[in-house]
Amino acid sequence: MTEPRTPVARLIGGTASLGGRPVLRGVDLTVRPGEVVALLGANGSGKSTLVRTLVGLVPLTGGTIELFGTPFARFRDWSRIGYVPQRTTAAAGVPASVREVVASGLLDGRRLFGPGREGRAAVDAALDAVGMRDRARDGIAHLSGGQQQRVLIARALARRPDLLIMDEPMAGVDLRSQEVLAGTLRGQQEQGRAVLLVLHELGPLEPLIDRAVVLREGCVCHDGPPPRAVGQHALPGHDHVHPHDDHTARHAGMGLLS
Ligand SMILES: Nc1ncnc2c1ncn2[C@@H]1O[C@H](COP(=O)(O)OP(=O)(O)OP(=O)(O)O)[C@@H](O)[C@H]1O
Repeated sequence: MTEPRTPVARLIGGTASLGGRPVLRGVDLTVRPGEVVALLGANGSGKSTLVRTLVGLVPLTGGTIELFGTPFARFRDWSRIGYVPQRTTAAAGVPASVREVVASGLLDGRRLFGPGREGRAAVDAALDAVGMRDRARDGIAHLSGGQQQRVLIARALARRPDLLIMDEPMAGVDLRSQEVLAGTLRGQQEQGRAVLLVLHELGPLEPLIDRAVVLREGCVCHDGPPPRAVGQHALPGHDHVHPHDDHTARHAGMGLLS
């Protein structure tokens, strides 16, 4: 077996609480270079909280995080990570153009790459990747929800992240936006970059997913091949998972199956 490369993100024994209530209860998660990992689980199982701990928005109460092999407290290279939060209507009313929103993804805490040529090229490439170049001058508030989502993905892509984290990017987006998203994942994969995706169901992204981690009540209940949802179990919010048949026997005693 080949020596595994340094993980881009590694959480060991992660615990976190919100409002005094434990939400993550000893979570292990590893994402390696070039991997597309789906984080699945029912509403409230802790998926968003987990990715928010990785980008420093929720503090851990226990456990450790390493990013690109560096302990979280010493990690400074945030330009290597792109984060697309769960969609909100927050973009509405923000008086910024599509181009400005995408360019803000190049802010690294100290300086903006732009308005230099390199920065502009990165913004153009990101807008092309999500099919929004022709809307660059429009106000973000004048876009549909799915289009705003594509702009936020472009914002994260502009920094050419080695790890792209997206929280439910498929929620309420149309077919065209789903295709854009699938193309984004493919592009990241081809460049050997990693993606961590919070999803309710794999849906059309299934062929692109290398591994699925399923949370149940703040604990990992599956980490392996993407589970296959069948029939009514494919309905959003259904928290039963069905590993591929060849893994069924192995996991049958682990409380995975409904
Ligand atoms: N700000 C908060 N204060 C207190 N509790 C919170 C807060 N945010 C989330 N929670 C609780 O933490 C738990 C996990 O929430 P989280 O958003 O991580 O779940 P999720 O798996 O992403 O859910 P969903 O699929 O609905 O987005 C839930 O029980 C939720 O009610």
